[in-house]
Amino acid sequence: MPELTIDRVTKQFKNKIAVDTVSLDLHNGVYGFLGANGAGKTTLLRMLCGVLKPTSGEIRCNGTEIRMLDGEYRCLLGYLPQDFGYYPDFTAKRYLEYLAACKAVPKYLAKEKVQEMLRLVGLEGEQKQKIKTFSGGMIRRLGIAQALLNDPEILILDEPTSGLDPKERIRFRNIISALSKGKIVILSTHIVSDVEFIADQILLMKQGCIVEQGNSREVTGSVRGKVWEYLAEPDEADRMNETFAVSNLKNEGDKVYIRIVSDTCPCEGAAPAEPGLEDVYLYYFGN
Ligand SMILES: Nc1ncnc2c1ncn2[C@@H]1O[C@H](COP(=O)(O)OP(=O)(O)OP(=O)(O)O)[C@@H](O)[C@H]1O
Repeated sequence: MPELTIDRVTKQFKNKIAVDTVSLDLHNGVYGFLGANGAGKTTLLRMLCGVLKPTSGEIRCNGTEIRMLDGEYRCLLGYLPQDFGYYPDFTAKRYLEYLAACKAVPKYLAKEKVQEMLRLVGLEGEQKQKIKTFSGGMIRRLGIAQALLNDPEILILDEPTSGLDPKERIRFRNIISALSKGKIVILSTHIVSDVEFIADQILLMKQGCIVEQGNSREVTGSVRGKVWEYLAEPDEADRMNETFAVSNLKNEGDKVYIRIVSDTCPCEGAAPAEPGLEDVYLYYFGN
């Protein structure tokens, strides 16, 4: 079972610090990096894959720096980048067989492995279709299949659900849950529900730093006492919406139910509410 250590890793592009002194130990399980655009998630994931070199700090796999392990580390790794390359005129089957050869999957295993992956991501029936006829969701599933061809023990998925509809998103979550046993799965997203149900550890990333981490309950607990509910008059609700971070607003009869994330009680009559991960997101990334 691999162990990944991120040891005070920083990445600087000219005068922009994209990842700022991040340290983490990753074992077996699903790690969900949640953050707004530009938080540094992709940069960190690219360093974990070894395609980008840290400006300072080290990433180690079982105690050895990943650059020293080189090919040995790549054999452990499956990677789905944000935009993965494919040949639109290939069929799904041919594309996966081609990639299996690129990843040096032994020939006698490759055909069977490709069929196993097609089954896993629910594309068995479409394997003879050209990829250019696929929907966005089917293409993302094909991307997951290619990342898994070499039985990776470390699976890195960069925004794997971008562009998926809710049904495809649920399907994706189920695939990840099914295959996560005995692996380190690292995924990045800015969609709360992607990590809420499947990540064992949620890591909130902001301006290159991990600002909060823990399981869903622990991360949600970090904003306990900072979420408020209030039934407001419509014009009062408009004013509050401009002043506070509002995570929900809905009409209830002639009043407006308003849910606010704030360090202090926003107004007389507001009652503390049980926080959810959406509230956490708004608390850290609302601005
Ligand atoms: N090659 C690069 N050269 C210069 N700046 C870069 C480069 N790559 C990333 N950055 C900057 O580093 C910061 C972090 O970017 P990164 O793509 O890692 O964030 P992200 O959290 O993955 O966001 P997104 O969800 O939009 O991909 C951003 O400000 C980005 O503009």
